[in-house]
Amino acid sequence: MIEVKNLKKGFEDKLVIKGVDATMQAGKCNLIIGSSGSGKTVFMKCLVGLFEPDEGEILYSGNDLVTMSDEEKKETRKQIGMLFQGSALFDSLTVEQNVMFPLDMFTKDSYQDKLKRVNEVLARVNLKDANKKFPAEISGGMKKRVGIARAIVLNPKYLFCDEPNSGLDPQTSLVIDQLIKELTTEYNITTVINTHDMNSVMEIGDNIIYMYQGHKEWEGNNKEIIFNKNEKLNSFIFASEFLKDAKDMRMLEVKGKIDNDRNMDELLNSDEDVLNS
Ligand SMILES: Nc1ncnc2c1ncn2[C@@H]1O[C@H](COP(=O)(O)OP(=O)(O)OP(=O)(O)O)[C@@H](O)[C@H]1O
Repeated sequence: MIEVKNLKKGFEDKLVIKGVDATMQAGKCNLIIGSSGSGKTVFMKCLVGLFEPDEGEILYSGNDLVTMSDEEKKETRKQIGMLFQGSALFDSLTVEQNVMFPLDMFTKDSYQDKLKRVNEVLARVNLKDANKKFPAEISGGMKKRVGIARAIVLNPKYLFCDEPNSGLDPQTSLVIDQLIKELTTEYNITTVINTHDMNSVMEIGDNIIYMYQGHKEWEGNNKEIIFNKNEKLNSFIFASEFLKDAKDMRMLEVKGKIDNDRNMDELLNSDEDVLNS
């Protein structure tokens, strides 16, 4: 679990994160959403220690990252896995070497032990035959899976994913989302995901934090977001007519109002206030 208390971060005279309180739960996918410039990246960079906050606490299992010693920070960082936007693989290294990299950096294990662990995680992300391939030889979805394998190879307690679906088609995005969700539950990882992908929000959003101009404007899960009454959040997530209709359909479905014999358009356009009845 990561607890964030009154986090503030600014640049020169501009406050970007304006006193955020949030709890990232273990074994859950904690999603950070919000429009461009709302502060998601700065918030995440504070959480992983890439930016030092101006004020506030970031408690990793009760231990404040901001005030801990360099030695404690190093230990905490070892427990953090990162999946970067665009996967960030080393082009000159094979898949196997890319995944082995954190083991080379942080362990003194024998080559055989490291290879065993690499093969375990590659099998876990369904990439059994890709060891000797170079990043240029594999698809975007496979690169993401290599990125995930590398992020979990040290058995992290915390996993940070920056836009894990960027550049992927909707079907591959779904596979990657499900993989992240499964690993999160299986290994009880506190997973924090910065995303613009509404599909991910609905599929894997156990805990969703909506940022608006540096504040936490709303927090809830993927069921609650459908029924939320926050105007700012609704104009953000249901920006298109299509999504608004999809929301109405979903609400009807959840409310058990869908009757196969009734025409959906008729139902949505009728004077009957079905959504609020
Ligand atoms: N290193 C920096 N120096 C100065 N200002 C910065 C720095 N990093 C971010 N900002 C400012 O902080 C604000 C929030 O930026 P941030 O990148 O966190 O937004 P975001 O929500 O992640 O946007 P996007 O969805 O486009 O990635 C922006 O106004 C940005 O210009």
